Amino acid sequence: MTIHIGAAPGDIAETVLLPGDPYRAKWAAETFLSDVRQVNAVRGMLGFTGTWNGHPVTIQGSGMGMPSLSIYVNELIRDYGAQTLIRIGSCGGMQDHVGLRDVVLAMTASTVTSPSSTIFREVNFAPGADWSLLRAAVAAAEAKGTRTHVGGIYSSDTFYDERPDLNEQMVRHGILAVEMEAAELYMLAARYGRRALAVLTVSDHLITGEALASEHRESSFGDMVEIALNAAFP
Ligand SMILES: Nc1nc2c(nc(Br)n2[C@@H]2O[C@H](CO)[C@@H](O)[C@H]2O)c(=O)[nH]1
Repeated sequence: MTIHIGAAPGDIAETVLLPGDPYRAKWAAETFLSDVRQVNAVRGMLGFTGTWNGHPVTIQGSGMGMPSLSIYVNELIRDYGAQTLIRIGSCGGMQDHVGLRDVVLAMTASTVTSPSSTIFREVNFAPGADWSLLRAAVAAAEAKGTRTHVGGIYSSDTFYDERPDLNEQMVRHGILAVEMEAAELYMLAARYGRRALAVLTVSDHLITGEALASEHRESSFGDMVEIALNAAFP
């Protein structure tokens, strides 16, 4: 076990799905995995391991924000040997053509800062998705007929934004959506030579002000989990 994850060695699969919300980890594990067992409850950040189509899979909550995700992903990689890490989460749409319940596959993830900024200092590192995962996720989304967008997203440090000018620049440069975790996931995967991807469902919209009704959140979240699993095991 580690400081923040109580799982025993061998309890964590090489493939890990990372929702921000631990209760979504529980729901996704119980909905999609077989032989599910809870492997973490430290600080209530639930994690579960089971199998999908015979493949071992762990679904571990990451918390909200890059600092929280950074803690879990560091320990999953360094202490448990995670090889493929896929964020499954929600995001806010930032383009007119990106609608509620659409799926966004993050090819890149821009930030103002990140927990890795201290390493990069003046370098503008470009956090990008693993190509094999991205390609498989596009194929899975197309096979499902899910409205999907592939492009850059913005990993913000704040939910209650005080910088409307930032959003304006992100929209101007074609950023599809905003969330708060993917960039650090991509930077850690690059640092440790692992595969990472963020598969996101649009649950609110910064331009229209719309938000997904709670009854639609679960079904759209399910499509995203299926796409992530099919991307991990094409
Ligand atoms: N900053 C930001 N984060 C968002 C937004 N919509 C969603 Br869903 N999120 C994500 O949802 C959580 C905040 O509700 C964070 O973990 C973000 O990744 C949004 O409009 N803005």
